[in-house]
Amino acid sequence: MSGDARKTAEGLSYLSGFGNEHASEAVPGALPEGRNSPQRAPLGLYAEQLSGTAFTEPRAHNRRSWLYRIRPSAAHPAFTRTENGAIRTAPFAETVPDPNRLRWSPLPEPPSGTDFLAGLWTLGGNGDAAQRTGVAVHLYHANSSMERVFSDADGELLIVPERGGLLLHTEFGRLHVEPAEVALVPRGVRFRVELLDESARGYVCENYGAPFQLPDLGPIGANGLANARDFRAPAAAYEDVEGPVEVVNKFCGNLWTATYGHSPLDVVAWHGNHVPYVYDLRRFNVIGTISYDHPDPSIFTVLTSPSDTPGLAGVDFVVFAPRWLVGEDTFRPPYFHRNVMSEYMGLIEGAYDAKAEGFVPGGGSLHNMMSAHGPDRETFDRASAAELRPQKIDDGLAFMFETRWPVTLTPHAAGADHLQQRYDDVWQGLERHFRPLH
Ligand SMILES: O=C(O)Cc1cc(O)ccc1O
Ligand SMILES: [Fe+2]
Repeated sequence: MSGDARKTAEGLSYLSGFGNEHASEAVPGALPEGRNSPQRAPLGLYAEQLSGTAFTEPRAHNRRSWLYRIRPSAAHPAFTRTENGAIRTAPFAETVPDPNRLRWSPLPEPPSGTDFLAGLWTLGGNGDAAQRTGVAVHLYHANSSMERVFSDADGELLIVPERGGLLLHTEFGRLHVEPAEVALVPRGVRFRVELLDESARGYVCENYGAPFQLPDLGPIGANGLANARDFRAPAAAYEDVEGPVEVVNKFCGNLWTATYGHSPLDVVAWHGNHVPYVYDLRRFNVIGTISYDHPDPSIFTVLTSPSDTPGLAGVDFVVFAPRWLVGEDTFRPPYFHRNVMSEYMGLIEGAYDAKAEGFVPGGGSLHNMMSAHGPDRETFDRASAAELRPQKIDDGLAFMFETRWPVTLTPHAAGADHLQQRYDDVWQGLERHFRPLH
């Protein structure tokens, strides 16, 4: 089964570039030429626009796509409420915001038959989905492919696999994503997740705010960090399936279901810039000091969701990728700090240079607004004494969702058995070394 799926994944083709005005047709002649909405769309298809930003937003931020499909999306029965499972949505008000440093071990094994949607488990978040501000942090652990189709009206989904390959069947075509890659499904785009391995685990940033974009590069220049050409959108591919298909829609925090008489992944051609994509984090062009001091981690930003205040992100997606450390007379791991932003960190593989142990792949930590954190005692002692030769960090891949507002936990995250009880201890025993000169 997984062998067949892997073969399928290999045959995929992609369109490269971030934010491009892409165009793709699975059947020649399916895309109309010279206009979006001809009197009769080619090949008997229905034309439909899907917007990701208001029609009137500045051109540089405007996102929309035109889809040419077998049936219009409007042809569906009424949605009715269904179970939300462990998915929660902002505003998060079920627990009191917690100033403590918190760390979780990986999610426990789910019951067999758990698909990606049933395996989603919300850790917490901020803002308000109905106001289109803030984020939710989710984890997932699944062991079954989705038969149903899902779409999220509340936000875009940045999927960060930690274990197990995924084949995302989307309205725009198919995307293959493996650990060390990330996939983004825009707001409202329907998709289902096929597992390429026995089980799959990872993280999801649900961004209610402005769509993720590449950060400005300022004095870095015209190239660097995540290069636009390394983002890949799917080539058009469609399902021509008549028969009952369950479609689940997340809307203002609740899941709603309807049984369609056909697959809604029936888009034969499309064009536009509101598209799903994948990005390989190993392509990230890491920039850091070549003289002294540890730069702020904003230098590792892959994608940013801007807010209405310049430079203040609703959320940044940041990656700590393999890199050389060469700083002279420098404490090289992350420094001690208290940050106005709130930091959720996860680990995709290996280890992270600020933590000697306890921060493991599939686990995560939350350092909320102004909480004091940084290297654990063992890391501090080691880095303070290390001989400062050029050193390659190539044993891990960590990431951070860094957000402008504190993250409030769901009750199940605050009370989880896999919440580590003695995380504070990693900073115990940091001895006083102060010796006044006289
Ligand atoms: O480990 C962290 O806390 C993330 C982080 C990394 C870094 O290099 C500098 C600041 C920071 O918050
Ligand atoms: Fe931090």
